[in-house]
Amino acid sequence: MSSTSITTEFEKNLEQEVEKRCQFIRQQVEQAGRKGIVVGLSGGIDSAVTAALCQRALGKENVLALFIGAHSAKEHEEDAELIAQSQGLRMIKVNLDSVTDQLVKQIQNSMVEGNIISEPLSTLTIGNTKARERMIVLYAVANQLGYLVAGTCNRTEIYLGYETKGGDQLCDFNPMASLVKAQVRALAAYLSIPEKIITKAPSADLWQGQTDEDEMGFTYEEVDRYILTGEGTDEVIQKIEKLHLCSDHKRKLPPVI
Ligand SMILES: Nc1ncnc2c1ncn2[C@@H]1O[C@H](COP(=O)(O)OP(=O)(O)OC[C@H]2O[C@@H]([n+]3cccc(C(=O)O)c3)[C@H](O)[C@@H]2O)[C@@H](O)[C@H]1O
Ligand SMILES: Nc1ncnc2c1ncn2[C@@H]1O[C@H](COP(=O)(O)OP(=O)(O)OP(=O)(O)O)[C@@H](O)[C@H]1O
Ligand SMILES: [Mg+2]
Repeated sequence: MSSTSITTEFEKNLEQEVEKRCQFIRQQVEQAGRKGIVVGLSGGIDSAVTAALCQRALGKENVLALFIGAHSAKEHEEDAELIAQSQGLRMIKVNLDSVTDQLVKQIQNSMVEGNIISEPLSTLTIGNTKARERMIVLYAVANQLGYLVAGTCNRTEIYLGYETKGGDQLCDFNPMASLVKAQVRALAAYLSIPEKIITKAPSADLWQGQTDEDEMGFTYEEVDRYILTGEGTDEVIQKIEKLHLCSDHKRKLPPVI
């Protein structure tokens, strides 16, 4: 079964799928008594679709997109600009290059001086720290403007726990959580997201050259098919279920006593 065929039914109802999500977004903002929405725009497809839905739901004057660079590739910044332009969205840029360097240095030095570690912080630790820095920026802007923070994680990422806890995972509402990646792609085309963004390799951009599929060890097509139909090779299913099990804590509130 191809990824096209697993989204055939979904693709018949794109207008309703968009309308349902726009209603949900309006309801969330109204119920919270907030004035608008901030969304982190990375130059990737998930945030592009999220921003496009928010714009349709509330109007462009009530949505603010932020490109938050933390040693990010210029290509992603240009793609975020392209998306903002194509959707008529306001976008500001926040550069965290030096903040990231400083933060990583302080954490690392304190841990080394305290004899807790002797090696530098890992690429993964630094990458997750960048994702959590972005969360701080989005919430600061939402605080200041009386807005909500839109979540962009899709169903595939949530199933795998492929998100940073307290980073891109943290949001006030999420209009993407029931969509697997192939469905996000279908919605993107319907919402006039530029083709370049739809066909771009998904990347968390937490370190240079990172792509989701390389890191996960299987393709989005494979994991989407497994989530929607239960089908897949034993090897792929094992890998997916391992990630799902290990990330159980990300889909729950923290245990308390
Ligand atoms: N069993 C458990 N019960 C409760 N808490 C548990 C736990 N195991 C770990 N933890 C906690 O969770 C932490 C690990 O979680 P976390 O900090 O998220 O880190 P982790 O899951 O190790 O890494 C995040 C993964 O998501 C990917 N990612 C991140 C951001 C964006 C995107 C993207 O697609 O754009 C992808 C990233 O490339 C990486 O593979 C641990 O340090 C610990 O504090
Ligand atoms: N440079 C950035 N500026 C603003 N927000 C960012 C940036 N990088 C990541 N984010 C936020 O983190 C989220 C998680 O990234 P993720 O890579 O899963 O989504 P994406 O980039 O929108 O799509 P794709 O998965 O196709 O790369 C993004 O959707 C976005 O909201
Ligand atoms: Mg990305």
